Amino acid sequence: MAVPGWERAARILLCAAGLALSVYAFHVETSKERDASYQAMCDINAAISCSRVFTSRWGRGFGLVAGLLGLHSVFNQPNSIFGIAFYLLQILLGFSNSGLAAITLLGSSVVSIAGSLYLAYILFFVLHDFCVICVTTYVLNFALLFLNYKRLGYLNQAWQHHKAKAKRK
Ligand SMILES: C/C(=C\C[C@@]12O[C@]1(C)C(=O)c1ccccc1C2=O)CCC[C@H](C)CCC[C@H](C)CCCC(C)C
Repeated sequence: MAVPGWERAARILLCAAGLALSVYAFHVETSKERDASYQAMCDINAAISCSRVFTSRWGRGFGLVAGLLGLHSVFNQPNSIFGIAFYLLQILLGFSNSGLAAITLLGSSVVSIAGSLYLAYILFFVLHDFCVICVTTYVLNFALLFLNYKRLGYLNQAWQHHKAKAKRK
């Protein structure tokens, strides 16, 4: 086994948490859009409000898709949809031992870090808000980056081992 068991367990836990938070964010955003008086659990006060963040212009397509591809583009989805796709990809490819899967995992993870830094900037410096769900997903994304970086090392080790064994024969 090239990838240790704790890596798989940690990946499933992190992605399950990410999926749950993304599904919840999607629920809050759509509920608030339907009914402005909807009170979300993560709306603590005016400065700690998640629904204000999710329904802001940066809550869909990262606030970028509408300008690039148009308001009605199929890619102009709530950010939480991108989160769901990302965590599903991280779980599914996590079961593979292939090098290509490991590179795809690390690549998409680096993109998610860029997304997290951008969203954190919008959250703190543009919206002046503190969204507990958002900040938790940034932490999960950094933890996933660590796992995906470690994974390349494990696969490389297994490959070196395999080569050394083939040479001895
Ligand atoms: C719930 C979540 C992030 C929270 C939040 O996005 C929310 C909901 C939002 O509305 C928002 C508004 C304004 C400022 C900050 C925020 C956020 O903080 C999950 C995304 C996680 C991550 C940033 C996903 C990045 C995915 C990449 C684009 C890679 C995709 C690769 C694959 C799909 C192939």
